[in-house]
Amino acid sequence: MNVIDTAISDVKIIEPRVFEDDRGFFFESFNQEKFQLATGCDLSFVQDNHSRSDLGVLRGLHYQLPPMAQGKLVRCAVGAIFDVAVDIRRSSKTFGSWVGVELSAENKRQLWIPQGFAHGFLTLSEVAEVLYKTTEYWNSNLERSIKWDCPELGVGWPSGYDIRLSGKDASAKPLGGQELFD
Ligand SMILES: Cc1cn([C@H]2C[C@H](O)[C@@H](COP(=O)(O)OP(=O)(O)O[C@H]3O[C@H](C)C(=O)[C@H](O)[C@H]3O)O2)c(=O)[nH]c1=O
Repeated sequence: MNVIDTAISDVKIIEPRVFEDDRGFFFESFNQEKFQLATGCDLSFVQDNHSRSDLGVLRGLHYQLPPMAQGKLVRCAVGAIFDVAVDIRRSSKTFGSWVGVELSAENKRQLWIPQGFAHGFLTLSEVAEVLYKTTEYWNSNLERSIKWDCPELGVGWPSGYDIRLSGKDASAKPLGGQELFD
């Protein structure tokens, strides 16, 4: 497993060791001990999510407030996405900063997004299937959204896509005035 730092110190790119042979490939998509050693995070995951999106679908930017804030370990098993993590911890020196990484079935990269971040992704392929583990259960009462193209954040989403949003995401508000993290 290879861990790559990003512009935000707590957000990490993880590259699993892939074993290829004449049958295809094998890799450990998750190993608790290796994850903890690689990230220094002594935590466990309680939920696995799986979503399928068509080209141009953008899901996000979403987060859950404490006490149900979620850390997420994200990967793309079919197609490709541009995966984004936004630091919404007011006390962080990188508050308001974002990281964007292409995750794909091809590169098998994963993105570790700790609690205190908003998460979203843009679907870059005809179809993308995204699998991610969360450190807390879903709680709709504590779920919040930030507008995907919030001018205060200036996320550099790839251009040239016909963006498709859920009603919830289309009506999301910008960062200012939202309940965030201390
Ligand atoms: C998140 C979630 C949703 N649901 C139900 C609620 C809705 O009836 C349906 C679709 O939910 P939603 O439209 O919120 O799904 P996404 O837009 O993919 O939301 C997710 O997308 C971004 C990128 C995230 O990081 C979050 O995990 C999550 O907010 O699944 C559940 O039953 N359990 C869950 O954990």
